[in-house]
Amino acid sequence: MQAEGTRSWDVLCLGEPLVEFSETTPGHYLRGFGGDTSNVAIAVARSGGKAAYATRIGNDEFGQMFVDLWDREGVDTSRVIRDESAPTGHYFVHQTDAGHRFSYARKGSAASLMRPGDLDASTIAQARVLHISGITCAISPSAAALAEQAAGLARQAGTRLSFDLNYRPALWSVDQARGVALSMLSQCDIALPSLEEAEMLFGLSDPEAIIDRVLSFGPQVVALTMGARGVFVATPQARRLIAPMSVDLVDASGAGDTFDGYFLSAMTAGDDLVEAAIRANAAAAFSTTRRGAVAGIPAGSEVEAGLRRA
Ligand SMILES: Nc1ncnc2c1ncn2[C@@H]1O[C@H](COP(=O)(O)OP(=O)(O)OP(=O)(O)O)[C@@H](O)[C@H]1O
Ligand SMILES: O=C(O)C(=O)C[C@H](O)[C@H](O)CO
Repeated sequence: MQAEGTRSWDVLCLGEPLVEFSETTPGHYLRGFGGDTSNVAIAVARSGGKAAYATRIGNDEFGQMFVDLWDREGVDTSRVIRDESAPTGHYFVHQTDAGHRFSYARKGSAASLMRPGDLDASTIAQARVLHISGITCAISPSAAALAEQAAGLARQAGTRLSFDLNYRPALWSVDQARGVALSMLSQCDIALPSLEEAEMLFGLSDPEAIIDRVLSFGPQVVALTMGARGVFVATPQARRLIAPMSVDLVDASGAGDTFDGYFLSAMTAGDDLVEAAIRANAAAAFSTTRRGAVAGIPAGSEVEAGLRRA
């Protein structure tokens, strides 16, 4: 097993990056970047941690934009495969009275061609944490098989597995998602469910009861994100509700990813659970004050300044 001190990255994320077109005024879109696991990698890097990303992207302009973005952000791209046979995906995001809504153009994307073997044991052993989402598993059977293989390799390598379901109804049914979620919850060390997803999976709405249920699958750390109600963090020994920061909401897309990235980064830096959650809760709140998944992710210095003011 790789010694902790010799691991190259704090967090290795696996999934699909998507170019984002966010509607500003009717018919006008701002180009940005999204893709939940890529957002997490960028949040780790902005918070001061070492991040790497694993995916397939097309040999196209959108793929190149991502490589340039990750390079600018300091995210290691040595595990990004350029795939000649398919394009990089994109999506449109519209703000509605019920929150943000995604329309995807990702079917047959390069990332959906990810398959077992794309990540080997020695790559996974270089990371302290491997972060996978339900979206990684939903985009294709071969990507789901890779995620399952990577989770097994992480266990062997002593790399902690982090899982956020990020349920997206456009990608799969609740029953399909439940099967993957329950399997990943029983393998992961850090579970990052949202209140809405936990209600959908378990039919529970009381945060304490949800925490009990999620812990029963075996993770050592649970962070239940609750949108404008803040976050509930727990281990088998302790639990704490972190109140939300008060912010002027513009666009909540990517708030959960910002939380995940800041939380994982702080945990791997040795912060205790509550410190990590307070910092991540603040970062996620600040991310909602700007439009765009990646554009909203605050810099570490902004989070520190905000926490000092609070
Ligand atoms: N309106 C808000 N005010 C303050 N903090 C917020 C608000 N919305 C979100 N947050 C912060 O962001 C975190 C994540 O939000 P949420 O629970 O909506 O995540 P999510 O559903 O996983 O999001 P997504 O998958 O869309 O990125 C919350 O736990 C909280 O810390
Ligand atoms: O929904 C997806 O598949 C995305 O990854 C797009 C967004 O960036 C993501 O949902 C924000 O969490």
